[in-house]
Amino acid sequence: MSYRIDSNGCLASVIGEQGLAEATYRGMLRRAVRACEGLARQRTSGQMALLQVPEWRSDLDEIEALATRFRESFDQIFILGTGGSSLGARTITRLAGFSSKPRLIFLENVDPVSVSDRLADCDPARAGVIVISKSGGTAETLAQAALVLDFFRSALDEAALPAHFLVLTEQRDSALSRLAARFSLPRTDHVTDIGGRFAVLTNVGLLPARLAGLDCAALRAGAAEALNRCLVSGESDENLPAVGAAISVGLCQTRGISQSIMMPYSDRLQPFGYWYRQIWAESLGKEKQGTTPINALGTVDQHSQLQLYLDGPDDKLFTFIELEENGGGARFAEDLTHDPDLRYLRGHKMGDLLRASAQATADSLLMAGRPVRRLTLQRLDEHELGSLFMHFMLETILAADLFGVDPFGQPAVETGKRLARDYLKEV
Ligand SMILES: O=P(O)(O)OC[C@H]1O[C@H](O)[C@H](O)[C@@H](O)[C@@H]1O
Repeated sequence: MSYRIDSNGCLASVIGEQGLAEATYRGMLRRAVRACEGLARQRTSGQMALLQVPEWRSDLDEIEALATRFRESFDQIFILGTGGSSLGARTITRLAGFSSKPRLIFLENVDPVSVSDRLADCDPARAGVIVISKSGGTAETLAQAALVLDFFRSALDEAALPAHFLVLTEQRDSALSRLAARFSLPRTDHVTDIGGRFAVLTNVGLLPARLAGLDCAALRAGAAEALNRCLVSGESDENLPAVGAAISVGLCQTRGISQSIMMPYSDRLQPFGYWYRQIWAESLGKEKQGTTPINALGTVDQHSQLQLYLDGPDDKLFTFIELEENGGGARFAEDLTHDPDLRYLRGHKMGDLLRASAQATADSLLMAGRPVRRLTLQRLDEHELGSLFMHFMLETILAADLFGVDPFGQPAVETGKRLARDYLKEV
């Protein structure tokens, strides 16, 4: 197993009164482990599809065939969707860097300016479109689909649309299903019994991953490893998702730590913070429970947020994600480090500064008595990212158990969605 987490910086024995008391931590951990035992039973009985996904292989052939067709036919591929239908895929595909071919363009918002800018830059003959929505009823995704479909219809023959579009949605009647049927657009199914924000390891995340040329089996293998370790580790500190849930909920309930800052020190993991924000917020923010997830990026946000983190309200848990490979990169040219105020860079690489900055920031927070945990990945690849996704899905589900809320569903969001539709009807 390659990722590890040092959570000692969350304990009262290390940081003082804002840390978690050992007895509280152990009590919470015991409860989280009981919840793990429940998950193990659900995995054995096949009751929770999410826990089976890491072992799935039979769907990979279809993903491969769809991805190959799109990769061979197009230079640009638009991926339409929002929330769980976009954030996981955006996170995974960032692994392939910014210049992967074909170019993947995620349309998440309904800002007319960005949508028309994106379309102005597109040759429809060389572009494909994948519309993703679990429910098939999200207004933003439907609006994007309508606009993009109209654009392609005007530029190409309507009969050409099925060759350019693919719809990924649940197999049931919905506005998106009907749109697909009307234009004979090919479709593939969104798994029914896995919630959108937990679907990153299904075709929702893996089809875009293959479009970016990434290894889907490795993503699942990493997830399987994290899951297995969680389910067999019992009360040991090696049960990282249980430890994480115990610390987050324990700090919230006994120390008033109501915000959770997720701060990767890696540009490639920046979208991960957005994926985490959704899963933590929508799964736990119920019945007045939960903590507020906030994403940040090291080192960039040290220069905009750190004053608050160190000296503002003492209500935050910090999770740093660091890569062992962070010490890499280009070495600074010797003659450019002669200035006395730059001598500290002499002989070093760019990654040394990244690593030293993470260490220094974590130490400053600890010295200020702020709870910090440090997650380290040996390297950043599909396997490690798969583990990271599974870790935080499990940590979220276990935290929900400790908070006493149901991690699945987002009942409160539905009111706003309904109101938005009503307001449009009135215009
Ligand atoms: O995939 P969809 O059904 O289009 O849903 C996309 C998103 O819509 C909502 O607003 C929900 O709060 C999210 O949990 C969901 O991921």
